[in-house]
Amino acid sequence: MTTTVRPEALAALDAADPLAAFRDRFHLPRDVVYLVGNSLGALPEAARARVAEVVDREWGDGLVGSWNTAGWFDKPRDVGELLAPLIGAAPGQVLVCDTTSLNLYKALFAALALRPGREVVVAEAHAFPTDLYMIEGALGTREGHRTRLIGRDAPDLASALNEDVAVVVLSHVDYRTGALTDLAEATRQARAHGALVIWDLCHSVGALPVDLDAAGADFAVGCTYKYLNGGPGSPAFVYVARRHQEAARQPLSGWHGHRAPFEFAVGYEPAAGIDRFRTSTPQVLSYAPLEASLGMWREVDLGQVRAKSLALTGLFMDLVESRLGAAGVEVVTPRDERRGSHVALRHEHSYGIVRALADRGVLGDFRAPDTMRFGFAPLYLRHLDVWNAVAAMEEAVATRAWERPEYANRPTVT
Ligand SMILES: Cc1ncc(COP(=O)(O)O)c(C=O)c1O
Ligand SMILES: Nc1c(O)cccc1C(=O)C[C@H](N)C(=O)O
Repeated sequence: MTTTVRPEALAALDAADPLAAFRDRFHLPRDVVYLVGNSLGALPEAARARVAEVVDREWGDGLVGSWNTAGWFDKPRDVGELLAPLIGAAPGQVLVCDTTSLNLYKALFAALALRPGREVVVAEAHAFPTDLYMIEGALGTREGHRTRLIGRDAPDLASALNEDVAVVVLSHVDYRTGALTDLAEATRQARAHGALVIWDLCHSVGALPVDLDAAGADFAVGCTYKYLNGGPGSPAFVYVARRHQEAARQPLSGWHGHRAPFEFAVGYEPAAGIDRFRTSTPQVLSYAPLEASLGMWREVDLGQVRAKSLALTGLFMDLVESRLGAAGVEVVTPRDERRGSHVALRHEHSYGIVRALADRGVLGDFRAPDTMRFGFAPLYLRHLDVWNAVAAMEEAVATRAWERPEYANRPTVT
């Protein structure tokens, strides 16, 4: 079937796409097919004006008064409320602040304290490494606590759960393969054993509907610079289910998480509710592009995002298999619907292929040792982009473009 795909048919799909109009709301360099929105989302046009407003009017004219008049102090909470519907969270449970790594650390400490007498943290061997590193750092300070790894040649979640497990840290979408874990089912399994779950939503927020409240989730963290287009280094989010908030204590007890920061009292007393997960001064300028993007996301139907994401990733996998399978390009991402919005391919010359594609205007990325990743952000990509990307890959592979000597040098960030 896939070999009969014609570009004219794909153009017709693009013309009928209910999300098509969003593409014009992004700045996309001419002649570039941008397939790295799963790492750094594209620039929403509205972000420029919002950045200028924050710099010129709020900072330039408003000066220090903007902490009150422009709502700077309340950014973590207010932007958290803008993001909350995208992860199925009722108000009062999401903050946008700090980074994913820091929020994971805070959530982990809080969760461990909610499960005294249990000493095991279950984590995935294939998690994004910062999650494992932060767990290692956090557990290093606690006698007796240890990590039990699951997945990749280790037991799965069900067989790793028992009465010793305090916390389970899971990625909703695997950063490497794009595999999607059933959030509701894994949460249910962990809760049945009395464990708490911390979800890393970095690769699912903005890529598919997420429903934390409905799943009875405990904690979640994630970044906003991928599918949410918040810009490089935009602040991350943390979700704490309301039922845990009163008892939850996080370790980074900075003054913005204090009950009354401007009383300048000597002892730390946590703020009520989710605000106790704040640490210190919000990175005000970094919220600006994210606010503009989240304003746009309020108009987006996540069901349409999911449908288009499955269509684009499915088309890409079909075309790669039919046109490049024989040349040794292997699709790693699950073919059924248990996938997020990026596709991973394997080839012995993956790095060179990614570099050669970039020289042909198709941007993807490489993850050692041999994986190429291509992210399909449904708000600004078209079916025809998929076609063009595969055509460029066919040409690069047919000409063994990876043999160019300049591709032997790798930059620091891949
Ligand atoms: C799954 C996952 N978790 C965490 C991170 C890192 O978070 P940060 O560097 O923003 O703390 C990333 C991406 O960098 C990621 O893909
Ligand atoms: N956060 C990143 C960074 O600080 C530098 C370069 C890339 C990133 C990324 O976001 C990579 C991404 N999380 C990944 O899945 O590989």
